[in-house]
Amino acid sequence: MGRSQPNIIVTGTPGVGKSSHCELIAQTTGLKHLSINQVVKDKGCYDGYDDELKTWIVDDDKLLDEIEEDVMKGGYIIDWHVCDVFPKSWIDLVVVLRADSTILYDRLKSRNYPEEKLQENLDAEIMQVILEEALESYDEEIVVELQSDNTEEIDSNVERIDSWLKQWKLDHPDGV
Ligand SMILES: Nc1ncnc2c1ncn2[C@@H]1O[C@H](COP(=O)(O)OP(=O)(O)OP(=O)(O)O)[C@@H](O)[C@H]1O
Repeated sequence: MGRSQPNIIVTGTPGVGKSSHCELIAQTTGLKHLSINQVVKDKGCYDGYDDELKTWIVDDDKLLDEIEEDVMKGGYIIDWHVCDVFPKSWIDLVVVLRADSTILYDRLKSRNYPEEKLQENLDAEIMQVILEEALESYDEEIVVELQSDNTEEIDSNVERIDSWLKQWKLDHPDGV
């Protein structure tokens, strides 16, 4: 079965603004926001809970089984801090959001993250772990790095993604 609409991953370190972007992208484009954290919780796609890091230990196979039928139809914005588990054939664009480390620190601090988790996430952002994962997992041409330090950047990023989507539709009148 082909897709008449593309699938987009919006990824990045926790707190970079994935949900904020996805909500606005969904409103602007009509694509559907798929919050993977929500799916994991609602459908029980986990092996347990890491008490120290206060996070679910996700069962990737179960997660992929759960979303495959929908995502294969196209038109999804996949919102998750992990990007390297989705098959290449599902994905048309990977947006890696980035944030300045002092700004990210303040965002995570205001969420009352435990110090260890906060530091781990800040290190990951500084070391651009998720960008590297995206570049290792998908063709370089479909990976886009966008800055998310302020609300003006959210607006311009969403505009850019909307333009990309319009072009994708022109380039693929019969889908993929
Ligand atoms: N570009 C931005 N400008 C201003 N505030 C932002 C921006 N991006 C995120 N924020 C704020 O930072 C907080 C975290 O944003 P958001 O929940 O969208 O991040 P996230 O990447 O989805 O996080 P998580 O991976 O933990 O779900 C929110 O309070 C949001 O309003």
